[in-house]
Amino acid sequence: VDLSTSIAGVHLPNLLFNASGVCCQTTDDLKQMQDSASGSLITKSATCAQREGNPSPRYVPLPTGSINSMGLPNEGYQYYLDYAKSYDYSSPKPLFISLSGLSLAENKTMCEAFVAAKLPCVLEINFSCPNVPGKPQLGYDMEAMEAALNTLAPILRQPFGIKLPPYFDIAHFDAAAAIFNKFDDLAYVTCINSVGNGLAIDFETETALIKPKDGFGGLGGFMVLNTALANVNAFHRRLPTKKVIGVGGVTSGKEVFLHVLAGASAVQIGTTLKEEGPAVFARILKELEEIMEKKGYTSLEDFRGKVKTL
Ligand SMILES: C=Cc1c(C(=O)O)[nH]c(=O)[nH]c1=O
Repeated sequence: VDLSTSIAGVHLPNLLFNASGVCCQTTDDLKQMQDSASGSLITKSATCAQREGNPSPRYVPLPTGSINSMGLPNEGYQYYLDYAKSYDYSSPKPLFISLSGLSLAENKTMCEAFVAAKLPCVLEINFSCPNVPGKPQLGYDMEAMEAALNTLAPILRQPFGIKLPPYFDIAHFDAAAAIFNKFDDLAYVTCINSVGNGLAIDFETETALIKPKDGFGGLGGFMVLNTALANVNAFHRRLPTKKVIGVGGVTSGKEVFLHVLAGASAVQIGTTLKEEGPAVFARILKELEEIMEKKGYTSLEDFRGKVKTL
């Protein structure tokens, strides 16, 4: 079976890679991704300056997923620019770079620096970090999101992507898609980032599980699968000239299959990668192949976006 795919002008030998934030902050993390069976890799969202992030505990696995309030810890964008400059682009795995400036000015600075370097990596702007105290998510402010795209698209002038928060209202899918369809270079959207500001509480100690923000943090893992599938399918239906990367709730080949059925061109793994390690890619690729063989599919195109309705 053929599990390859293409997005933003790059070819992925298979559709799986890491969710930004997991196994991708340092060059050691990224080497693990390079050595894994993934089809690609994306870096931890970068800010202009290096950041320690929030106090720990700031990530906790839960029975049905995870909660995190990392607070955008990263090595600063020059670190990832250096990595992108030294990346071996003859590798079968294309490189994606995630940028999450704390302001439009920061995103502008980082985009200008990457564009000036003229590298074949794909740039993705994160509009959806839920864990920086005092910073609302750009993805929930339609005017600010359009203004950001009006500033950044003319700088990028190459296929790029954006990382979106989950939306929960059809009117928001409609409004967001209307904005995205104005930008031809916006090649794809990645849905979803964590479900913002959940609260995990320990029953015995009656205490929040993570330290930052009174225990409020982004939810991920199996519990967000159905919200992720809805966002993938909503934007697949509304963005006919763009692609969707699906992320959220993948624990096995079955959820990857569902993401592709919903319309995903590639699928990322976050919580399950964090808990299982990079061996997860080989396991899940094998599970997906078995599912496709059982169902009689030989390529992702055979079923991408073909979820039926009643
Ligand atoms: C970039 C910051 C993010 C973070 C974080 O660093 O806290 N956690 C998420 O679940 N999603 C993000 O986008």
